[in-house]
Amino acid sequence: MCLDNFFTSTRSGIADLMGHPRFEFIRHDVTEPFYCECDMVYNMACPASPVHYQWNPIKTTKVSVLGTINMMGLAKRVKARILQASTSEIYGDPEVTPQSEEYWGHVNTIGVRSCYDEGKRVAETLAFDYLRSNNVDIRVARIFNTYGPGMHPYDGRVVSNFILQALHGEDITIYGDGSQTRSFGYVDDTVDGLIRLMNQEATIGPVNIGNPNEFTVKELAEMIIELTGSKSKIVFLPLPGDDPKQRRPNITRAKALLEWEPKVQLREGLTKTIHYFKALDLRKYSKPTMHNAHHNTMVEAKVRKRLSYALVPVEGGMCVPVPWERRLRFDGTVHKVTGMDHPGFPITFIQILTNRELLELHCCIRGADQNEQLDFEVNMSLITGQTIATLSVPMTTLLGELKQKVSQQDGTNPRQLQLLVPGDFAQLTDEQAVADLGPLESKLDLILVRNAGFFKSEKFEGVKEGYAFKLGEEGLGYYLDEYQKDQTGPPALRPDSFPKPLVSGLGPSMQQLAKCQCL
Ligand SMILES: O=c1ccn([C@@H]2O[C@H](COP(=O)(O)OP(=O)(O)O[C@H]3OC[C@@H](O)[C@H](O)[C@H]3O)[C@@H](O)[C@H]2O)c(=O)[nH]1
Repeated sequence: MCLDNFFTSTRSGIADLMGHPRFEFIRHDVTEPFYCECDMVYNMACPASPVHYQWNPIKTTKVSVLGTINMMGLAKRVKARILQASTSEIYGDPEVTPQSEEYWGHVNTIGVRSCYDEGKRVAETLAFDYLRSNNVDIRVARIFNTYGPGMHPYDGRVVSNFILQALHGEDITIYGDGSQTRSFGYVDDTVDGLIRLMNQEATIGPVNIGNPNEFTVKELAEMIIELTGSKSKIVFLPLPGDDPKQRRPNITRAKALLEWEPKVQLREGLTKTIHYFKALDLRKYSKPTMHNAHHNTMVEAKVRKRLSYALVPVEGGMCVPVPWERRLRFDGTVHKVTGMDHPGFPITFIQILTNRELLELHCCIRGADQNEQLDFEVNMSLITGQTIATLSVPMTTLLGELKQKVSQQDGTNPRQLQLLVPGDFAQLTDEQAVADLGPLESKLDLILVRNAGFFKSEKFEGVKEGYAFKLGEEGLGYYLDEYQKDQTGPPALRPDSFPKPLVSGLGPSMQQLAKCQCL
């Protein structure tokens, strides 16, 4: 019997088991109680990738605390043996290496990773208290970084990130200088270790399940580039908050008591994983979260500002910010733009109906609660038909500027500030725009910004909605058509999967949009 709420997984992960007569799937969230008859429980529930577990940190803690209570309660009622999946993260940013089970760890209780680290520590505590108080037959495994076929392509952890980046020729994003270490365990070895722990009487744990061969993140990146034959280059981004500097398991206990040690070393495991990712149809997957969790630190907020995005001019007189590598996708005609606000909740939806497909920009504005100096960020999900691509588009300076202006003018709550007043961006000087766009792509972006209301064209290339072909101040080309500005096009559609807005109609009018240079 398999329970999952599919928060970070997909049905395809269990597709091959679905028809099996002894396999049963139940969609369930472990934070709710569950009743069934069973002999053994593997409680593996919890998002494990930092970007996923930091997405909704309170829920993450609930999964480890309430989920473990519910599963321990189940094991207690039916007298089942229960294996609790713990993690190397309970050692925090360890001061000793390798980490043996006797080490109590070095964990920040109030950091961005604490929801996972502390949640899993409490889960261990609960397991041992259920043993002491109710004689529940527990096993506790501390799993170190696991990877391998079956991973979600948008898992967000380092192995899948690097492999996908390498396969697509994108920059390999190393956080920090890449000198931090991890010890990567191949999925088959991890599963074997867990099953052995469950099916033996010598120890209840905790037992480290991991591969003691330690690699720096930079070494990992280089190995993946080599194995994929990729031309990707490595870029360095700042380290997310509380990122452990070293991690390596001491597996003496597992060797002695479970007769277990990993068989698949990194090179072999990566080769199999690359093969798996190559064969995957990425169109069937979307990001479970926006992967913006790493922005939670001030350092991170400043870093992301430097990520490149393109302001892609779309017909209708405006630009849509899209990540650099996706800039060619958005060349449709914009018929209608609506913005919607959730009062008291810093989320805004901007909906753009194009002549090709619906693009929905799901903008999440994160402000600084305690420190107003922290910049704002905008994260966007673009939904195009079935495909959901999630983007993280930092527009910190633009929004910072805007925030200042608006609060000076009418004292509006800066949290409500978003792309609804795009006209203000036009007031930025070119230099400011360039400063915000980063050094590399700035030239082209600047051209895009400048050209938002005009497309140079030597000859008439057909009717372009919203534009008139003429000789004007900028030369021959397509200029914004003053007479077509009021056309709003067909009503925007809203996918059912999106939360319903509480208030609508806050979006910019076509007149406003026509004036603006970028969204
Ligand atoms: O794109 C990336 C992603 C990650 N990294 C770095 O690579 C290292 C590993 O990061 P991951 O996100 O894969 O995972 P972490 O080791 O931080 O956390 C993991 O630890 C063990 C498990 O229990 C969990 O799966 C998870 O919390 C970190 O130093 C991280 O900063 C990059 O350099 N680039």
